[in-house]
Amino acid sequence: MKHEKSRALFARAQALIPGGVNSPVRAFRSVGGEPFFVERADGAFLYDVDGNRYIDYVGSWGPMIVGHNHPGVRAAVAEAIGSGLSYGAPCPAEVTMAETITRLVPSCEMVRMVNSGTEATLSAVRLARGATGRQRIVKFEGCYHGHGDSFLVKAGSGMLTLGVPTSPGVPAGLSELTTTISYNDFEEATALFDDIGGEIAAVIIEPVVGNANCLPPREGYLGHLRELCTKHGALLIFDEVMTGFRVALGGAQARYGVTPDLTTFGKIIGGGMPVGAYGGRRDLMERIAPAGPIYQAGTLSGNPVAMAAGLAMLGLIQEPGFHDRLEATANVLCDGFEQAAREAGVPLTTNRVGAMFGLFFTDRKVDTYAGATACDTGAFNRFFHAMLDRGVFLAPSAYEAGFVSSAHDADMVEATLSAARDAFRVVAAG
Ligand SMILES: Cc1ncc(COP(=O)(O)O)c(C=O)c1O
Ligand SMILES: NCC(=O)CCC(=O)O
Repeated sequence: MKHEKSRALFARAQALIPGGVNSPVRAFRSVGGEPFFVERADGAFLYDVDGNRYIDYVGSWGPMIVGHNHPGVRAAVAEAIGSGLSYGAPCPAEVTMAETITRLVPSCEMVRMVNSGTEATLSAVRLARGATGRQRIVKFEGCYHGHGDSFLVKAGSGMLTLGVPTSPGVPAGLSELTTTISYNDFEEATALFDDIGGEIAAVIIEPVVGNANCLPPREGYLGHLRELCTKHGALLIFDEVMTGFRVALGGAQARYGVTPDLTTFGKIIGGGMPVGAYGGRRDLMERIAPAGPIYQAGTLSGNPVAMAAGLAMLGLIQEPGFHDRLEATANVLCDGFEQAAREAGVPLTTNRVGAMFGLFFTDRKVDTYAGATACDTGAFNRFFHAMLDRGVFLAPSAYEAGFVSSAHDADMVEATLSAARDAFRVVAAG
């Protein structure tokens, strides 16, 4: 593979953009090497500026659940841009979007559109604080909820990758209001609530953690948090930026049958355009301005082009059997990874939840942050590069979930596994 053009672009980028990237996880810092620059994307493939093609399991970090450049989404965007790009006044597609989200996720009785997952989570927490009159929030070690100040405490994703789980620049007075506990630990949650339950405005959780690899909830864990929150008057916020519309049409709350008070969504509902949303109980959402006093706003929120893209995508994923097919793809892929690793003598276990998956270089089952961070990241990094060299793009960090889309067909999965058989031998060779 040639990489000259990407290298030249990265050199130019590094001179002017911090780290050469507009979001840290793109920089390959933890796996080493340099990122490729994308010229175009189509279906399950990314094509870089040097003419290399990659089967893509990042999917723009989530939104590309129907594959890149889907003709249905593209047509909706093309039609929308013919009518202008932004109005600063309400448009019909915003209403259709609200109707669609509230129908697919019934716990969201009302919804507000924003422009990113970060905006969604920080707005939801402001609402929780405003509604409860309490200040403390509880999050889980290794969960990432965007880069709002309150969340940059023992966070996952790029924070975990770069080994800076708590960011400088967050006022101590604010980070002290964020309490972090261990995901999937029933007793720790109970003990915390017994101790300070009356101070807690909200518990925010990735119901399936996707920012510390891929960690499914233990049986009954989300229900346990639901009970604790209800008992102590705290709100339960599911951050479904990653799991929403992915682990089931109705998200993790549908898959696990647990109803949060508020839910945050992100990129996936924009079909690739910058979008987020938060929604929940009507009595809570009616406290948001201008219906109520808690302020939250956005010049570009409900953007007509983004709404068109998102509605087209949400239409496609409602096809009967859509999520079952994705889950089947993820299963074939992960079974294949495990078998290829076994044949090469490399310890590997996988987690899959619907269209999300995680690879763990260990022979133990992993469903905790401690378990995820105890895996062999050196082995992952070698595997990542061996796969990239063979035209397969996995997230460039051992701590990010992978995604399959409806564009990943059986041939692409087999091509991926063929690459993996070689790549595990590279890992085994050390
Ligand atoms: C679970 C979760 N919440 C929030 C975010 C933040 O979203 P954004 O990057 O769109 O701000 C992300 C990922 O980025 C995420 O994975
Ligand atoms: N799992 C991490 C993300 O989805 C975030 C992507 C980014 O920050 O660029």
